[in-house]
Amino acid sequence: MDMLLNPLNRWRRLRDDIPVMPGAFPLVGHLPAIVCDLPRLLRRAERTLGSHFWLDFGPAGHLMTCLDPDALALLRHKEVSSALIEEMAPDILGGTLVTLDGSAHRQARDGIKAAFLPRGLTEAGIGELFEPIIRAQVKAWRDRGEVAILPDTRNLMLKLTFSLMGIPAQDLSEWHRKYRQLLQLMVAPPIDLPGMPLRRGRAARDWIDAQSRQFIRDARARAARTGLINDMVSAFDCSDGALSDDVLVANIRLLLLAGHETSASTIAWMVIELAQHPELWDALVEEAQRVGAVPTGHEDLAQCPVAEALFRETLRMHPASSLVPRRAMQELQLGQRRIPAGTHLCIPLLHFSTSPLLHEAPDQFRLGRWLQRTEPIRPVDMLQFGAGPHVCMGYHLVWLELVQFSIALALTMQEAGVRPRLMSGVEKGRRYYPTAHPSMTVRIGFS
Ligand code: HEM
Repeated sequence: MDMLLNPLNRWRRLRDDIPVMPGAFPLVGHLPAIVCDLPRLLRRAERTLGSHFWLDFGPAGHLMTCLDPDALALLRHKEVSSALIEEMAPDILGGTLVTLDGSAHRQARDGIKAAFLPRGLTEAGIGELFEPIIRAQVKAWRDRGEVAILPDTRNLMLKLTFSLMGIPAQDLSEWHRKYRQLLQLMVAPPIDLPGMPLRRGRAARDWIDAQSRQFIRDARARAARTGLINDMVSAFDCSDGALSDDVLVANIRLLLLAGHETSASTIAWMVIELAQHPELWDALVEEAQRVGAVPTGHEDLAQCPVAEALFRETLRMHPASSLVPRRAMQELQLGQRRIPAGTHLCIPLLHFSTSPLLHEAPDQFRLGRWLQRTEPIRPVDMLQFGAGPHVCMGYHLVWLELVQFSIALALTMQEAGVRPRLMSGVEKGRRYYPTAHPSMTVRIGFS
């Protein structure tokens, strides 16, 4: 087999009458193919097994994966639970709102969501806060002339996220260190010994949580700290029902995590696409010159339709969250199948985002599909952010930062008479799970 599948495991089996994809390895199941080659794995499974099949996620067990567009309705289904996410990543996502259901979820989300709506972002001056950081980063790229794009966009996103949180400048290097250790929890083997990633990652999580508790105390004491945490704490304290500070602490951790890798990957893909499509770069430069400055408020975004189309089309072609796990609480009808209660489900956003059933010529990077549309954006047009009660809270923030980034990039490079150019291949080294991203080694030149 040419994919990362186990050649010794070729037999077709059924679980609950649904075929299991052959090729799983002991312990890690299909994870090597899911991480490195998800689109081909899904296509092969669809061709050989049909629209419903089991994939083996190694330690997380088997998830029934459904390629029928009916699967998208699961995101809004009352009898479908997100608690499986906590079981799959207990150390990193435990207690966060992405793992909660029903009223517990609503209460936690209601307590903090206002800060992430356009009004909350505008009142907190997030656009003004981000603009100089983004400008400095793209100027540094222009001066360096060539960059490994993903490591640099990850750095940029970390700077933006920490500034959003109002983390004081003198603490940034310690936060960077702890944050990197926290991320290791995503891939840490389950060995809890001194010096191992699991032990270090848990210690980093406890450190970050302790800092967040201090932030919350400071915000309540009206200490002179700015940032979204202050706004979240006030909104949280005003919300109905008494939630413990543990909920707030866990969700500050979630916010640090949720926006970092996803946005960094999207910005990296955006630059790669611009480097591959000179005509798109020209259209973006024309728009940037017309608006003349990096927008800072949501009301300014309407003046940047090319940058907005670039944001939407990049996410459509390269959705950073490729798969969403859920659990069926009751027996469900899914496409042509009955799914027993308790089934672990995988909703492959990546598949739908690039499906010919939902998009014309889905493999082509076309800004026209957004620029020429006359109807408003529908939930299916932004399915890369999920849907239903758990739809991404960072949507308006990402929209703002990606438009700011693309206009800043176009203005800065145009002033210097340079444009992005792809200096290496892009197919090798892409990853699709847990977050999808281009290879760490893709290089972009500015000349
Ligand atoms: C391109 C960037 C992003 C993508 C593709 C993305 C994608 C997603 C998706 C697919 C979900 C739904 C998960 C589920 O249903 O289980 C989600 C949830 C969430 N996202 Fe994002 N996200 C992005 C950026 C951000 C940012 C910047 C933030 C905030 C700083 C953020 C905060 C959240 C939160 C808090 C949730 C959980 C919402 C809930 O459970 O109610 N995301 N995101």
